[in-house]
Amino acid sequence: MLELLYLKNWNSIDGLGALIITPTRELAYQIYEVLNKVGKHHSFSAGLVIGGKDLKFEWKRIRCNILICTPGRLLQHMTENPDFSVENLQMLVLDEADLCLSLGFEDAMNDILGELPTERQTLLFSATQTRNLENLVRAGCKNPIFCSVHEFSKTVTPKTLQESYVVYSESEKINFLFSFLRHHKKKKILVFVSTCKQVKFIFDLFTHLKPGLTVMALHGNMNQLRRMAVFDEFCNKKRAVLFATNVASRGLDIPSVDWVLQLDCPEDIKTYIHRVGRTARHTSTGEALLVLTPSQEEPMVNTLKANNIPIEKIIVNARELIDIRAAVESNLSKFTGLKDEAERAFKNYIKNFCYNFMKNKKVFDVTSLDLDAYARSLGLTVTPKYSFFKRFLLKNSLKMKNDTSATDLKASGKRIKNTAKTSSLGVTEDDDSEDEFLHRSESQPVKTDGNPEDILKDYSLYINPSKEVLSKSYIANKLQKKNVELNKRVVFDDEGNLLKLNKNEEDSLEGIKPGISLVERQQFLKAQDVEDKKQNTLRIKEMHRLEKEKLKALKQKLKNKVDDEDMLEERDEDYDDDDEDDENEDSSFTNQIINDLPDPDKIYDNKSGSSSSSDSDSEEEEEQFDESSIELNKKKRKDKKEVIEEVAIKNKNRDKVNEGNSTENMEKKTKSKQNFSGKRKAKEEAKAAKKAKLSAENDFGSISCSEKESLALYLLQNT
Ligand SMILES: Nc1ncnc2c1ncn2[C@@H]1O[C@H](COP(=O)(O)OP(=O)(O)OP(=O)(O)O)[C@@H](O)[C@H]1O
Repeated sequence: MLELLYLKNWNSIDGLGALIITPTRELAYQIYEVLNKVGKHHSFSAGLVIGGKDLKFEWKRIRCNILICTPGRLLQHMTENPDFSVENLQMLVLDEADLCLSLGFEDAMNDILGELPTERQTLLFSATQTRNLENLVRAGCKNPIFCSVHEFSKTVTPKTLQESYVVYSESEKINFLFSFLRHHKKKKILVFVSTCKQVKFIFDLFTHLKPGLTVMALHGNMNQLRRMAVFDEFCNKKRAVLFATNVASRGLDIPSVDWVLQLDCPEDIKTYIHRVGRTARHTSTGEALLVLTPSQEEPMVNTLKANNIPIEKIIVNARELIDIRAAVESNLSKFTGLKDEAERAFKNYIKNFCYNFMKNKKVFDVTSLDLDAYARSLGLTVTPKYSFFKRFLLKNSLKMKNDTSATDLKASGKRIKNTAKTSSLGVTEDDDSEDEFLHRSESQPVKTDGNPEDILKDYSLYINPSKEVLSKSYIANKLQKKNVELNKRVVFDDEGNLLKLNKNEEDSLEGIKPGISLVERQQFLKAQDVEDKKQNTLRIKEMHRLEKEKLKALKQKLKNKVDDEDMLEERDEDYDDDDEDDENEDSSFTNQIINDLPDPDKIYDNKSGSSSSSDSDSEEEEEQFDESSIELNKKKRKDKKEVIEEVAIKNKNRDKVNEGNSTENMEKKTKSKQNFSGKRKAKEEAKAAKKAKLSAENDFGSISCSEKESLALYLLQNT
């Protein structure tokens, strides 16, 4: 391209001479960067026009000799920018041409190609370029020449690339990914998944789980500046993992990628070739690992082999697999938003699976999906409701296998057990940890780098093939057998190199006793048991003592009340005697009134109509004399005294008024004296009946009230 323009003496006045179109922004950006390096001694101007950048900024600067762009943004300038002209175009370059001319870009590319001058040179580049005539005609090729660097090679992919695959169900993939990263901490790894949402979720999750190397993400929904920054950062990293969608699968030239891991099966062979092409570039070596589900294994491997792609099954040491489901669940509950991301990742994976099913029903067998198990593996305790999937099944008259999950798990469990016994194929690496993960068949001591709590936590993540519940003592025993050195702090730098602790940091760990002693722990628990029993005995004794004291106090209280009652009875009698003594005094009128008062008991009896029963049972009920009857008696006496006092005051006043009527008073006195004996008798009888009745009726609180009422009525009538 540079040569062509140079030979034609192209300069700034000639305008746009060459147009390079790429399907992704990253690729356009990379080409622009390379062009700046390669063409730095030329005077041609070059421009980069990609989506996600400032349109107005591009508007003014689009008048250049070489333009690198993505289809969408180029079409936007073609239609909106009057300054943009393609009249003099000499060369059109379509990088990843098969993709540019595919369905996804069909409309935009048709419009662009329709605007370009027909007299031009057209170059189409792709690792998977077909000789599809229709596409070549669309691109404006006349008498096309096909050039291929691998035309005579036996395999489609580079010889320096080692390709292998593993088989895991959807629900086991996340465990496998984490385990893989933990065993390849010193490598540069590119992980491909199907959708942006999956990239986002796995990136956020693994940022919390910390697999031991720098975690990065690249997908189409990211801000463009961030996309470029991530791409640059990953290019410059020696050890890191980049989770990406197919946006990073084509054309990108990332230096020294060690592994390309395809966590989700690619939709077609083309995608597979482009993805694995990110490693083993030019003369360097690289490895590619494909994760297939049990239902995908046979059809996908057959297809790959039919397309001259040499791929072998790799066997993973089951003992080295880490079960992170508990950790994923806890992170989902801890971090808000992560659960939503998991749900979105789940839905998008299913949707994408269905989409791929339409293209390749054998590899993407929708009925083999175990949605529940997959949801659990993403940390979702409840499988998200997804009406799209139901509709899809209905529309395609498909039925899910009911027992897929159980059979899958059993099958994978068996596979893990079997594979652990047999030796593995494949990867030859200097890294011990990788060998253990992919090759190891003998048990090795577990390497740890944290405190005992973390180690226990970490160890609990390991898959227990028998699916038994791991007790703490079981784990402790295991750790002891494996000679794990506890409480030894190990620190690594960003590159994974071991750092030496300074003295202060080492001192901070001095007080901690290393190791787990089960004997000591048992002794401690026994001592705790004895102490607990002692405490319990003391507690029961104290409880009994308090109960006794309470009972005693209650009895004493009852006794005191009975005594008080006796005293009051005596006082009543004294009071009556006093009445007798006062006969000679002026208060005789008071006594007369009292004696003339209606008997409240009679009134009460009349009202209640229960006198007969109370009389008959009086003796028995007297024995059951209780607190409430004492209280009632007290109240009654108090009321009576108050009334008497009132009456006495009134009488005194009346006496003063009636001083002159002394004769009449004297007569009354005499009369009262005569009646006294008889009345007293009657009074005593009434008192006894009243007492019996009160005892019998101690449940009724209306006695004193009725008594009061009658007394008050009487007083009102007499005053
Ligand atoms: N002749 C060469 N001498 C040295 N290095 C080269 C040469 N040709 C290519 N390379 C290097 O090989 C790598 C791959 O080159 P390039 O990106 O052009 O391949 P590609 O076929 O376009 O790849 P893709 O199919 O991914 O787009 C680059 O890092 C490039 O620098």
